[in-house]
Amino acid sequence: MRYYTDIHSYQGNKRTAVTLGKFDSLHRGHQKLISTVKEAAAAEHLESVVFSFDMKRESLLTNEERRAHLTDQVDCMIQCPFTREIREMEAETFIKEVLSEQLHASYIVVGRDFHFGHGKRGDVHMLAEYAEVYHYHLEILDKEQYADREISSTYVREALASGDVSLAGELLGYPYHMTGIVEHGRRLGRTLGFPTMNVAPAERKIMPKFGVYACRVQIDGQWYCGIGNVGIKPTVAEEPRLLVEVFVFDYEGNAYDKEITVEFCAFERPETRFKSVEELKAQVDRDIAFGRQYFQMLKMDV
Ligand SMILES: Cc1cc2nc3c(=O)[nH]c(=O)nc-3n(C[C@H](O)[C@H](O)[C@H](O)COP(=O)(O)O)c2cc1C
Ligand SMILES: Nc1ncnc2c1ncn2[C@@H]1O[C@H](COP(=O)(O)OP(=O)(O)OP(=O)(O)O)[C@@H](O)[C@H]1O
Repeated sequence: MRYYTDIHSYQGNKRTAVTLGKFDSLHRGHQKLISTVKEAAAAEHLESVVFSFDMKRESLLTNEERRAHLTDQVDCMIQCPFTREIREMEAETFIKEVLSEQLHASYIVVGRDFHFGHGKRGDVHMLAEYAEVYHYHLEILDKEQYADREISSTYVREALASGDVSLAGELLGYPYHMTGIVEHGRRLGRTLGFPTMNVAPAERKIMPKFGVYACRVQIDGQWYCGIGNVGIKPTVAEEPRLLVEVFVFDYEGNAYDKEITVEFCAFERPETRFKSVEELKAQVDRDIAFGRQYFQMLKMDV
């Protein structure tokens, strides 16, 4: 996949099938758009392109994660910073200069509510109006729904904010996850009987509500089950710092400085400030039992 972080550096003379939007989460609705682009590109010998607006704010996928998700799926991805130039560009100019002249779009796929251009004046009606002028086919897709509500990145954010990682996974079509390097902690967990892998989320990566989750963890390409805490560990922390801490079941190796991925599978309870470390330890023992039982129920290795 060719990858650009700016529309001006895009290079390509082939005609393209393009889908556009923020694509913050690559949820099931986004995946439908991307499949449609891929099918059109294959059928009409076009280059498949995902054009995403990089809003430079807290997000569900980091730019690296979004790129990794799409790398084997489309020919080209543009993560276009939502600069003043883009924000203030008239919608008609965007169609002419970006979609037609730059991208050579001959197949455009968007959701029914897609808006673009200065003041969000551009919409599917405007795109349809210019289809003949600029020689492209416009495909407008209905919004994928879940539980009588349209799937959106906003819906996923709300699910995560309430700790409902199971719902987030249903909306996304994949488990919500984070990746980071295992840091050296104070090794208190080890003395309490539950050594943990401590990982700081990437800057601006949205975390689920502070609490305890059954997790799957990928280390050196291998998947393990575990139980993890998202939060600031108020019982023991000297200064609050957001971390994901996972006790990985049946892992014997040394994971310090390794990059691991943590998938959030099920919420157990909110993070709590305990009166003593003994109370914390007793609760973590129950958390571990919850985690093991959860994965046993799913007949996954624990
Ligand atoms: C399953 C699990 C649940 C946890 N729950 C809490 C919690 O509710 N409150 C809290 O302050 N810390 C919680 N922690 C974090 C522990 O306080 C922390 O892992 C332990 O003190 C070790 O810290 P260290 O890695 O800095 O040595 C939890 C950790 C795990 C693995
Ligand atoms: N549920 C859906 N089904 C089909 N297409 C969708 C769905 N949600 C969004 N789209 C389309 O995907 C493209 C990218 O959407 P975008 O990421 O900008 O919005 P969103 O997912 O609704 O997120 P947010 O809640 O942040 O607005 C747009 O063309 C949009 O219309």
